[in-house]
Amino acid sequence: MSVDGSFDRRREQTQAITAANGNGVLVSTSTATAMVSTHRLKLNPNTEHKPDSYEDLSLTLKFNPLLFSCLERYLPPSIISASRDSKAQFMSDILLKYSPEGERIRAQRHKDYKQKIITNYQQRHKELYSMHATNFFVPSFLKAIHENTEESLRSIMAEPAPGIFTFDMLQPQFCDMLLEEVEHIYKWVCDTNCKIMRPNTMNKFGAVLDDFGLDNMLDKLMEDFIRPISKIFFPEVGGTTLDSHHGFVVQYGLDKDVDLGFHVDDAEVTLNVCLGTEFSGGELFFRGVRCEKHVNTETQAEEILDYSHVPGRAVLHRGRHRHGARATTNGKRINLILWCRSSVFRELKKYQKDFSSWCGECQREKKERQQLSISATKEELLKKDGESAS
Ligand SMILES: O=C(O)CCC(=O)C(=O)O
Ligand SMILES: [Fe+2]
Repeated sequence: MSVDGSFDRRREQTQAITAANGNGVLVSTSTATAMVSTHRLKLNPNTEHKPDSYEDLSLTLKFNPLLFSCLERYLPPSIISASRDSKAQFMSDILLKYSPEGERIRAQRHKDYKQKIITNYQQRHKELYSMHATNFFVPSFLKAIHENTEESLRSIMAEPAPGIFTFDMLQPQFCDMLLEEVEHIYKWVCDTNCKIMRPNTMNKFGAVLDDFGLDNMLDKLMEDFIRPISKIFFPEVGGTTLDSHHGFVVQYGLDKDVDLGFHVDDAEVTLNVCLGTEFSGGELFFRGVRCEKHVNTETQAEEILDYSHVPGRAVLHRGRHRHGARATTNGKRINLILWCRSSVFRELKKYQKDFSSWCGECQREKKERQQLSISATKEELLKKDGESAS
């Protein structure tokens, strides 16, 4: 654990998280969503701009043509003077994002996209596509999962900072096989000129494994392995009820993404396992767990952790644990990431305001309130004592 708490560094990272929120990484689980979330209207209209009419497109547009003419004045400068078709496309993407119909269309598009891949992509290692626990995981991990007690799980884990667990998980042969499969995916993408959806808006490289047919295996990984652990270590963020996932690989190197900005994941619990290969740098840095309201608050010294990846070794943390990855300065680093989600937790969260069971800042505020209340009570008692003595 490195304690490097300079205020400037903390502030720099706090600013970075604002940017990450701004570009939609918190909610981007597919490039379809991510692409739309980068489309922005301007806050103030350009009143001098004369909008086009879209009436003649009423049969092809999915929304009222008048809406397009009204929205035009809010288009960013780079789009406002583009062709009418480009403007219509840009505005349709934004409108679709906010309509139930848009949600349905996006889901259908994603289904078609995935179907196209599944039909055409030839798997390299078929054995990866269903769960073969004894071939995938190291014996110590299997034993602890099998025993399924806090004691057995703790015996294979390190907790270098509260709420960050690391443990040996994947067999080297499994890592190699998955790395080869990923290479095979990239080659296929390149050979077929297929435009693939990236895992989220923060990555220019990387691939969504679910889209390539690994979703069933990764679902099993979540249900039979990550959920039992999360049930014990993260019950307050829905660890017991994890019911969906987003599984992908991220790839870093000098000719790839180099680092990853400060962010929180769109997940209740995140599994991050290094697959290889050889690299220097690429440390994960953690800066405390925060709810939405407190995501940009200052880091406390005890929340600072830098972690160096080791192939085969997993890091498990709450999705709301603020983190990022430092530059990979040499070689190539590929990690398997599983964002695990709980729909029950997300539904319940809508009705809550106090997240002191997991948010570091809610906890701090609560303690402060309790201390104030204790001091006030003490003062009151002293006053009463004084009054009765006189
Ligand atoms: O590069 C890493 O190890 C971190 C990746 C990560 O945080 C993410 O993809 O959400
Ligand atoms: Fe992350």
